[in-house]
Amino acid sequence: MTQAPLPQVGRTATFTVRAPASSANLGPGFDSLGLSLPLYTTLRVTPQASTEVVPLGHGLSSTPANESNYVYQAMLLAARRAGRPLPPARIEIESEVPLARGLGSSAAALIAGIVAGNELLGRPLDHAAVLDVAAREEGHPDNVAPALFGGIVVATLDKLGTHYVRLDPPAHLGVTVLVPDFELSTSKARAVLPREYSRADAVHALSHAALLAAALSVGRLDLLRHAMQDYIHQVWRAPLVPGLSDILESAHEHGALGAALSGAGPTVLCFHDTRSDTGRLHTYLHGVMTRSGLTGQVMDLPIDLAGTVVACPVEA
Ligand SMILES: Nc1ncnc2c1ncn2[C@@H]1O[C@H](COP(=O)(O)OP(=O)(O)O)[C@@H](O)[C@H]1O
Ligand SMILES: N[C@@H](CCOP(=O)(O)O)C(=O)O
Repeated sequence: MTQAPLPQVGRTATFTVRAPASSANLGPGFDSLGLSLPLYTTLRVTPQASTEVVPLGHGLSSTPANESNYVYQAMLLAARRAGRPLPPARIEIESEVPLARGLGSSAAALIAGIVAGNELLGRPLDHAAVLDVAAREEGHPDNVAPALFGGIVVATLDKLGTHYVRLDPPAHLGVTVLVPDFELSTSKARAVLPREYSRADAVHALSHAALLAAALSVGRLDLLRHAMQDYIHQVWRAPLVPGLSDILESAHEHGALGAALSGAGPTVLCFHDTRSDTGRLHTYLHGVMTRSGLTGQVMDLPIDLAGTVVACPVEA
């Protein structure tokens, strides 16, 4: 995370907060592994005498232009953790992150809001506290941690707090996402999961998540396909995401290093080697969409390294 220098008593002039999208789980790392992607939610915050919440652009037309907005509620969380009232401000919100697609739009809004609230208050919360407030609110740290720190993050949340390790992505690791044109709320996609798992499923999940984290940390791209196997969530969510089973089974035959449902879906993530052409993978993913009766976008993206960035526009 990058922060512009702070005046002594919080911010009195306009500042911006930019938080990235994220892809959580990466297969078996359910609720614990995620990476940051360069699509951004940006807040422009101007301290003034009263509060105004202004969502901008078509993508946010369904979000409220008042204090019930999730971004403003996130700002209040920072104030509550700091034990201080939130100073009033005009908050303009823009987002490139499509809502309810499994790309962490809610995590980007949450992190951006908490960081903006913290700035208005004079930064009483350190990075660990910002992460902890966000992880507790979201209920899992796998989107909010990469949204805050960038890169690839392995994180845990329990009653002792939120703990994490941030990894720089291995060389030559690129991401291709298939983003369908339909929404799937995270709460709906969590509701289909079983409450209990067998010991065999637990051992499968923890061994593959551990292998995946180790492979990502030492750059063993050859292990990704095997390590990304998962029976904790994808199999249950597959009926909600047409084409997912096909991609999990066959994407490696079309140039993917591994594939997973992105977060709770419906976006699907494939890893690719940035030294190879992804044309074959794109053709395959478009074919899956056509066969599944879907429309959507296929995009190659690098992994975002910066995480959340606070800046002061020159004119401020
Ligand atoms: N920039 C934003 N401003 C306000 N609310 C937002 C914003 N981004 C996301 N949200 C809220 O989060 C919801 C989507 O969250 P969720 O179902 O968890 O999906 P996602 O996978 O995109 O995080 C939206 O319907 C909206 O209520
Ligand atoms: N681990 C969570 C991740 C949800 O991510 P989102 O981007 O869909 O909000 C889950 O799988 O439910």
